[in-house]
Amino acid sequence: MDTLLLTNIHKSFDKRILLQNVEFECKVGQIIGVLGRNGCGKSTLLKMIFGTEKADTIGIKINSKVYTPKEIIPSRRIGYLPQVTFLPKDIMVRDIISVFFPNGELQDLIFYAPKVSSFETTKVGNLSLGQLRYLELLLMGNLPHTFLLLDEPFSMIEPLYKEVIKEFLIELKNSKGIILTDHYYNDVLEITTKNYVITDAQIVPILDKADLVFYDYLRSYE
Ligand SMILES: Nc1ncnc2c1ncn2[C@@H]1O[C@H](COP(=O)(O)OP(=O)(O)OP(=O)(O)O)[C@@H](O)[C@H]1O
Repeated sequence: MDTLLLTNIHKSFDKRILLQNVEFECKVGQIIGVLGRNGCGKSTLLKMIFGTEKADTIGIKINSKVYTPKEIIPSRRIGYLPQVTFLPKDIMVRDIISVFFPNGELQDLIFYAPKVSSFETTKVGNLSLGQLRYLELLLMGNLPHTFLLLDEPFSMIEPLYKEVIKEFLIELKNSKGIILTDHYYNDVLEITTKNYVITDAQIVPILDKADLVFYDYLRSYE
């Protein structure tokens, strides 16, 4: 089973230590949730792993192979879904699918995915937020990358598409390892296999919502 091992991650801005000695791993078959209060460094962590934000130090290993952050994008081993959409607005969904996947069989995987037929002739700019996020995830999830970093896949998404996205991610973990971060902790905890919270610049494993209260992310829960 492919394993992404992240070690010795440090990041500071000016005098503020954002992340210190962060270490965790993600295997194919796992969905790892990273929770934490606004500004604790979740997005920065994902960007440092992807190589688009400079870390003070970071160790990245996939199985026995060591990668520098600069090697991550060209290696196509790790994909990254940013918080803000990356698709051009003026293009029709079916055209963007063929841009991503010139191969007909791969195209079909997307065209026949649940719900896609209901918006394939819509322009990207006219999609609902849920349709757009789902499309982005379908495109990324069908690329060959073994690991995916997802920054807020549930934020602002209508309930119907949240469910479709969760089903897709649960299926996807059969072939990939996924690290995701979001404030919609109920949705995160529903699909993750392991969870962490970032607190005081450290990453700490958590088991349940009681731990989230303990680490001051939640005040209370039902
Ligand atoms: N280039 C930078 N220079 C200085 N500070 C920065 C820089 N980039 C990010 N920060 C700060 O680092 C902190 C972490 O930001 P980040 O976006 O990673 O947090 P987050 O946990 O993803 O927050 P949210 O939950 O609000 O998305 C924030 O306080 C942010 O202002």
